[in-house]
Amino acid sequence: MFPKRRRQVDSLSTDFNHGETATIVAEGIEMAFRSGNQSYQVLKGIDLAVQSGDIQLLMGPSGSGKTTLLSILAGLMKPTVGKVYLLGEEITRLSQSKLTTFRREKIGFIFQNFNLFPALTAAENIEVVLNIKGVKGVKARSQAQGLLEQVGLGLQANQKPADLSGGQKQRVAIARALAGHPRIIMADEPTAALDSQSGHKVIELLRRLAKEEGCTVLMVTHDPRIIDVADSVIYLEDGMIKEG
Ligand SMILES: Nc1ncnc2c1ncn2[C@@H]1O[C@H](COP(=O)(O)OP(=O)(O)OP(=O)(O)O)[C@@H](O)[C@H]1O
Repeated sequence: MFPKRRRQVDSLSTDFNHGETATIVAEGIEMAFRSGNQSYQVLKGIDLAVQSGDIQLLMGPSGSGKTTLLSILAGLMKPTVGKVYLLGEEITRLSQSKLTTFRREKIGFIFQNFNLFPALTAAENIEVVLNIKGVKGVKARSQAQGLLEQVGLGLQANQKPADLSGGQKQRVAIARALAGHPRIIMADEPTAALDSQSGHKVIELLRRLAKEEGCTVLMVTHDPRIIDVADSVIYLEDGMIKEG
């Protein structure tokens, strides 16, 4: 069904000095949620590797565990069992504060519902993130403007989210995710709320980021159009990677 190749964890090394350059590696990920005295196993042993500069899709039916897996790979949630390496660092071993710093420096996030601050302009939405990353004042302003130009929104810098279309809002969110040059972009259904034309622009932008900027993009999606630009697709079913 999915013509893309799928790489398995046994074909790589997490050692960045030896050939393979997997940016994201997961080994034996299991996740169980507790409800009262019941335990519900959402992920049942996930191994995967995403190479540097690749666009990797996570697809599968609703409830199959895609968002849970993305959250674990992004270090937003600790797995019950298993290890996650990002850029060679085992993030499942990091303290909360080191993990927060790591995420801030290395990962840009894009969500389905944009998550922009409604009271701030497009440029200010990006400046806030740059400020957190230590870039302030005029420098932050000019970087925010540059990022907006990169996503084709140079003229919308002073507009607030309410004055932007869905596609424009998502491009602001992408510009914000790029603030500080993260090596990894994690996106959860970035085109789900967009019409077909805006969705296309966002997909093209993500493709360009991966291929021209060398970002590694991991994306949960139901959008079949994105398969065309993906390097690899993992299909989850009932908490497991569906085989061939
Ligand atoms: N914090 C949580 N506590 C308890 N159960 C959870 C929690 N988060 C997710 N789940 C359950 O885990 C299962 C997988 O959820 P998840 O959101 O990862 O699936 P998904 O494949 O992303 O689904 P969708 O495509 O609908 O977004 C679901 O049954 C969900 O109810």
